[in-house]
Amino acid sequence: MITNEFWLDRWKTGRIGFHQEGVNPKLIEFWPTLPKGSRVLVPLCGKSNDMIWLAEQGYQVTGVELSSLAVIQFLGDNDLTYETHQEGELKIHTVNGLPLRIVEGDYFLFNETEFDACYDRAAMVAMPDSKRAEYVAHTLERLTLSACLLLISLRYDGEEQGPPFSVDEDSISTLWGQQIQRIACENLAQTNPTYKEQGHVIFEESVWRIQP
Ligand SMILES: C[S@@+](CC[C@H](N)C(=O)[O-])C[C@H]1O[C@@H](n2cnc3c(N)ncnc32)[C@H](O)[C@@H]1O
Repeated sequence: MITNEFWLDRWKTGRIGFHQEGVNPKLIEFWPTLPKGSRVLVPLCGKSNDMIWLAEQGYQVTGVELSSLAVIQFLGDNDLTYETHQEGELKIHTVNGLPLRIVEGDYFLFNETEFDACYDRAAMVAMPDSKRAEYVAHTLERLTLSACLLLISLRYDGEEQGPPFSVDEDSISTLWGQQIQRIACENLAQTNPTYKEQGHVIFEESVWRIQP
């Protein structure tokens, strides 16, 4: 069962293979140009450097992450100073010198709205089947009607031992709505031997976008 304790334990024991050192190349390639100061939501953000890139583009970035360890590592690794205040059950860490906040706590308790855009890498696919629809609905509720979304999803063959979970194309449009479009797709099993060694013929990473 994928519970909050599962994730807290992954961070405690350093099993964070999902973390990438650099900025995700798909983010740089496909992120739409939005007005400076647009509010960008990064759900289940881990300690992703993608948030630094987004903040450096001049967006007001809000990441939401359950694990205090992830938050401390993110702020420490990037040499960031910050101020913290409590809002209900959530801790808000506001970074000095960059338009960036990290909200520490359960995403499902995060109720801010009116975000202009959302970046989802390894967030939807971290959600088990039973929680995925709730995750997407909760995310859509956080966004304005004309918000943009950039989503990186995975679909693979063979036995499912998520996270990450495999999500097929049909359920992506069912969950996110008809506006979502696939803009890129790469079978990592063809380009990266690790996936082949794990027995996959298909390990497809797709980039999806909502851009009203
Ligand atoms: C697969 S990782 C992806 C992290 C990040 N998006 C990245 O690309 O590196 C999923 C993250 O979601 C966090 N998480 C899981 N459930 C959560 C929840 N209910 N609220 C907030 N964060 C959560 C986990 O602690 C973990 O850091």
